[in-house]
Amino acid sequence: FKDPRKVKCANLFAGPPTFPIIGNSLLYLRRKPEDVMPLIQYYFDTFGDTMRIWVFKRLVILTKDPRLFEILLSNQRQLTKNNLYEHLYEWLGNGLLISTGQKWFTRRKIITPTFHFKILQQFVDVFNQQNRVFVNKLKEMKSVQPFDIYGMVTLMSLDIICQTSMGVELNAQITNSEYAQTVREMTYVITNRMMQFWKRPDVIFNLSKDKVLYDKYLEVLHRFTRNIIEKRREMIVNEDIEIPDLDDESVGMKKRLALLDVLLKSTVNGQPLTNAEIAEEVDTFMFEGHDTVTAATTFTLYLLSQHPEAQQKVYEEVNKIVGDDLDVYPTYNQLLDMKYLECCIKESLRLYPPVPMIGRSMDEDLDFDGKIIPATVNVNLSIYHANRDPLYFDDPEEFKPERFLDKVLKNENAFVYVPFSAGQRNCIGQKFAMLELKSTMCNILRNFELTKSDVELKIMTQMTLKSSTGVHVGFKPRWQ
Ligand code: HEM
Repeated sequence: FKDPRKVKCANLFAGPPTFPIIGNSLLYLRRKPEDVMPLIQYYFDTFGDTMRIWVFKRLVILTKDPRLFEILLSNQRQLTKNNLYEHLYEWLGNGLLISTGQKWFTRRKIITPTFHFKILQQFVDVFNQQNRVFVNKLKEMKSVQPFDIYGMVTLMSLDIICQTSMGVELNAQITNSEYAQTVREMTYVITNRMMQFWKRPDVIFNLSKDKVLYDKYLEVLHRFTRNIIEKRREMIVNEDIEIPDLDDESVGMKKRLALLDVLLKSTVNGQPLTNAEIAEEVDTFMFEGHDTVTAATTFTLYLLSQHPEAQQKVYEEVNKIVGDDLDVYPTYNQLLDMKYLECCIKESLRLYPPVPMIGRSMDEDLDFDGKIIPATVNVNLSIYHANRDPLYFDDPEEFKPERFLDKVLKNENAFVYVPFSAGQRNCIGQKFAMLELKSTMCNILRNFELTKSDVELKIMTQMTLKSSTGVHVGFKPRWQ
């Protein structure tokens, strides 16, 4: 039975009509993945910016109201993730994305310095190296016909996160990667389980065909990350690699410092991290660090291919900054200077935020506009829908990078635009991601003009934002 207090509180929020016992559990039944975002938009238009949904006796508050984003994301005591993440637990463990309380706090403290700008500066060499492999592959293809770039970009993002954060060269762009393919299949199975409510309880899921696939995928994903850890341990011993301290003057100047090295070296209360603790962070960063960036890269390339004027402006900007010698690659400071490119990436993250929705479980009661959202209730914050609200963005469906040029956003509330979330649980990799995106766009655009495809995007959520039709872009060599 539903908790009577929650029913009383929920009744103050509008929401779709509920059925006895199951509530709104049929919401996504027989919906195609690409129908979900428009459906939620329809509900927001009908029931307001903050509405309620019942899934059996579980109350979910769904919001796109930046005022509620601000209250939740800036509250120091509101750290706990909700059931959106529960089916990721076996895969990613209790790593930084999912953990809460003291454990999260201690880990965040250990990991934060590995994203210091001194260390990011060193990663630019890796971005350039992997971008070069990507560009060379495109050159070898000798085709200007648009194609779905998702697979190729995934391999590049994977090579980059593995080499920078784990200190291991994967060469996935050359040899392909079972891990990349399996991530795609695993996110599909997990998303299906979330949408088909009857598959959510373990007793039912364990009897389904999906469970067989799930176990197979889990084994592949975990084997891959355990191998990476083993490989790095061996490298440290065999190549006599000295892991510098973070406050070592030479870190960033001469020595690279990988996140994995810091995990291998760290102690909590005098004890080193266990293998399982290290593995959950490696699983978390391998996934978060490549899947999100892949989405952002593909959508930005797509948008620039569809908007030749913006593309030309980016091309002129990067050429002015780096010059036209293609053997010369952008430096850290040059990437920081690419302001118009940054606006294009920000606008792409607005229209197609790679993490379209985040969730919290209320750690305590909250009074919002005179309505109580009780403790333990799940709140889902739709970044995707907030980003397309005409109240805060002129022509919200249009690609207009200039809106980020002079902070001309209509509303002063910083929480209207939070593709990397905000507050203490914001994205730890956001500066890394922005730098990687700039490097990739710069290196591709200097070599190729992006050409338009007629295949339209069909947006869907499969953990991160994707297009069910793929993301099609053409690459016309500039030297022909
Ligand atoms: C464009 C690329 C990216 C986007 C849009 C993005 C977005 C986000 C968002 C919205 C969150 C908050 C999730 C939540 O509250 O549940 C988050 C958290 C996180 N991101 Fe990213 N991310 C990106 C790239 C990266 C990269 C490159 C890394 C790693 C190198 C990374 C690692 C993480 C981690 C570990 C967390 C959890 C942080 C914590 O709770 O303390 N992300 N990201």
